[in-house]
Amino acid sequence: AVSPIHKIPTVGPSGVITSYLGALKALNYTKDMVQEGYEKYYGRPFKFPMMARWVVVVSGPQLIDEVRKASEEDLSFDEAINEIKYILGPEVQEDPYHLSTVRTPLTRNLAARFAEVQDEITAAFSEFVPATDDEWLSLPAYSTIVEVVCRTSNRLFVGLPLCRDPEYRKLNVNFTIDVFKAGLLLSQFPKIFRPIAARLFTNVDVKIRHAMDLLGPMLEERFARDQKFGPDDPERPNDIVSWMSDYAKPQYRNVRDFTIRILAINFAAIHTTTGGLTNALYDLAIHPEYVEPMREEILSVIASEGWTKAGITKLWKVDSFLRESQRLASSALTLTRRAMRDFTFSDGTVVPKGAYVFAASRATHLDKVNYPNPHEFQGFRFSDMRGDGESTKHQAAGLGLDWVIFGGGKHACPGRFFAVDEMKAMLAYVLLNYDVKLEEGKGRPEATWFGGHRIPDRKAHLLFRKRKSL
Ligand code: HEM
Repeated sequence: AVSPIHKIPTVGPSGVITSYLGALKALNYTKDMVQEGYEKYYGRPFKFPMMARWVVVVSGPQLIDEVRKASEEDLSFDEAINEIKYILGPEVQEDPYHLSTVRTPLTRNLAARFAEVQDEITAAFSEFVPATDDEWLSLPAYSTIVEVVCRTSNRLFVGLPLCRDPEYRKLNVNFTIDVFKAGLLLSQFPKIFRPIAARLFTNVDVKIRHAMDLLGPMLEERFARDQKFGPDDPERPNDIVSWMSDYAKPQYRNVRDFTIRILAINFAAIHTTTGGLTNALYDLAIHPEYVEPMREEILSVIASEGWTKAGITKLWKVDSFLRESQRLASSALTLTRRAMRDFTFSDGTVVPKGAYVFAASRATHLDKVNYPNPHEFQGFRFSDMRGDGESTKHQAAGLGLDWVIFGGGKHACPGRFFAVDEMKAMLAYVLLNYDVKLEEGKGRPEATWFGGHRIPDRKAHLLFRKRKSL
């Protein structure tokens, strides 16, 4: 029988799937192919070749809703990224208690831990952006911000002193890239060879053991402490180790498993947040007219709330600026899923078992139906809408059929509230403490694309000058 995949319309160079090299080349055009499919087949699934396989893309609220609501037995997130289980071990998917930890106690404790997060932002910027008020300091934007984000996020995750340990930081900054490379490599092997290929050809196990050496003493001490005083100990630290201990079954309460979960959370957190903030700073540098209104908002909120989580929540303009920056810097695809059995969309399209399914992200965020003048940067687009009586809507950390930066449904990013609060606190810190500009004569740095992934320019510099009047 003919596979139902052939009934789905195709975009991109035809016949390319037959040639591996052709499909690899198509990696450069992913965003353009998705855009083309979006315009031609809006509201209907279409397909294009990626890495020598077909991927199906959906657009429009109806189909995006069907993807986000589909069960794991129909469209699976875990299977779509199943290389992870060969890299980090099957436990992370079999019992993903670390996700519950991020979703619930981590998010709930943001207010209680905010002062420390803020303290780390101050300390990290002082170290990594030591600008003075008489000269511009030129720094590579991405690699500077990634240090600030890694330290700040880990102040919340594992606390002092580990969050400042250069070895621990370097390991976590690089781990995402190690896993990404390993995943790409493993996806080229048939399933049965993946476990052995993971051991033979990737360095991930070495990295895990290194991380166990770094985290081990702290984790051992905490396990012992829990044994002795129990979970109601009033002195028990309020951090990810305690939260994971509350969620993990006994067989997972050991150094190796906790280390892998902490690495996995860092994997999901660091480069995503760094990309978001780097883009926002590029946008700030090319749209200086937003600086003063945001400074005013921040100063007035701090005057009434101080540097608190409640204050951060009130920064509507900063929130809006970040969302607008992320909207224009979206990757091509989101809602990564794989069909576990033939799956039928409401328009009758059948996606065969094994096919990959995505939702168009960038094209959705650049559709004038969703966002008038979609290519224009309007930093206060969302705060203005909230001002019109929709005060709880249009926030950067929200989810929606027209706002899929954090995915959707059961797998929607559990770290999104922290990610947005952290980016807001950092952007506010930069606004109050520095002036920022791009290198003379250069426009907004161009992103590079890897398949559907948009990667901010990693070499571009930003110039910082300490503000005088505070
Ligand atoms: C701007 C920053 C971030 C962006 C854009 C982002 C985006 C995403 C997206 C698109 C997904 C997949 C959702 C889906 O397919 O439905 C995801 C999953 C995830 N994110 Fe984030 N994320 C960010 C920051 C963070 C942070 C700071 C953390 C941790 C504190 C985190 C933890 C996770 C985890 C653990 C998952 C996997 C969820 C699962 O397996 O069900 N993310 N994120």
